[in-house]
Amino acid sequence: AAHPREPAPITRFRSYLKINTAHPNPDYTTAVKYLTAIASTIPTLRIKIIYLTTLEKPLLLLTLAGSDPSLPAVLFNSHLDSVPVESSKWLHDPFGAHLSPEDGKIYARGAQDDKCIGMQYLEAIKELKGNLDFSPLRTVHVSYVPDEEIGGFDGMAKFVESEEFKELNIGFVMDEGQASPSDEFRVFYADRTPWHMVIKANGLPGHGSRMYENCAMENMMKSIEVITKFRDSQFDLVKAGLAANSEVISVNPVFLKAGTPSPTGFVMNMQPSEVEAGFDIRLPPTADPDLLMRRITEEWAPAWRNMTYEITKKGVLRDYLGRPLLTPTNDSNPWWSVFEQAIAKAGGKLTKPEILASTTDARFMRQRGIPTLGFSPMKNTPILLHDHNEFLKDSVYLDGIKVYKHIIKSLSSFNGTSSSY
Ligand code: MET
Ligand SMILES: [Zn+2]
Ligand SMILES: [Zn+2]
Repeated sequence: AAHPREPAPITRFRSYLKINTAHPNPDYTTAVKYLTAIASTIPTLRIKIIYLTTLEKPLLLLTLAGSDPSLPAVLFNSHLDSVPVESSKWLHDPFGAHLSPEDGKIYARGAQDDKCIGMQYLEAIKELKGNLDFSPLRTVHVSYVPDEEIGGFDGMAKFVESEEFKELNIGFVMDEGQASPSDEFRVFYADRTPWHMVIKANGLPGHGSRMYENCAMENMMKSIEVITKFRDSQFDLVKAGLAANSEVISVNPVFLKAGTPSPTGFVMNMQPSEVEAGFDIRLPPTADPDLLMRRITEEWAPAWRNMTYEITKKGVLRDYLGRPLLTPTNDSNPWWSVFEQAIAKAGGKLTKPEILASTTDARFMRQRGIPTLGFSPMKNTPILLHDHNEFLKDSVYLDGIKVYKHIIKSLSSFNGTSSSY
């Protein structure tokens, strides 16, 4: 049961966190039901559930109509799903939303990524409608989308292609950002683009005692050496302070697969004829994709070394006009100034706008030329997305609601022109 003095927004946040929407079996239905129940307590808020694929993957769209529907609308987006957990490595049940009484930390998968913002949008609108009889000039939409963590293909990617989305006439989007360990908020104007690369080495099988050329492991080890050298070259730029983490190409091994299993582990005296390795690659918006492809075909997985590769490109680098996927954070983008001023009004400070090291659904909006900022109001908070013991402090969460009240008010009452950037 809730502590008698636990603020209602904290109880509601914890309830949302207790709904297990982690892959591979996210319970979207319960999450959408829960959000809908809260939304239905807010006067005039329209509720729509959109099925882009199956009934198991709903998208929830909440709408607060503006007084001038001819003006482009503002969209606040978050995703319903989370990445999986290794429960045994957590201090508390990742779906228990444990609230630590001594420091106010709420432990849960999704506490930072990104159920916090989803509920904060809703709480901010609830408070604006409740106390101030708020009526925005521009229409405000809030979306809760499925499948962000697995690429967004049955989620935001489909949504932005739909007639429904086009009819919303979205002029500006706020999506998730990342926690800030300092006392200043972080804001993101671009994401990196993910490529999933699996390389495969083939070679001659043989007795575990033999030394011979062209075994699969040897071919793979050579590739790993070359890839490691490239990885070091990028990492060195970061270590030397010449580039941020998110400004270089990262290539990190995520799985290795080889060998013949036996009841006690692996057969030890056989050299395998096939080896596979998977890599998470992230390209900043300025990267040259052709150059990287050349590296892969000529050095990382060359056919002459009996290597093959498969690359799944989970995003593009250019928008529909051929521009890099960046949202300007200067006077050329009037939404930027409105956002900046809203943060100042909320008493907050911003660090220099950054590229996000990871990837969000924002790329699908930027691809369509819609200016989109990544922002999650979590300052003085360690970055714990996808990590064990993900938590958010109750005080930080509540402060974030206040910040969004300013942002929603400012953006929805912006009466300037915003046709393009
Ligand atoms: C593969 S699409 C992005 C999924 C997730 N948000 C990530 O950055 O890893
Ligand atoms: Zn994530
Ligand atoms: Zn996320």
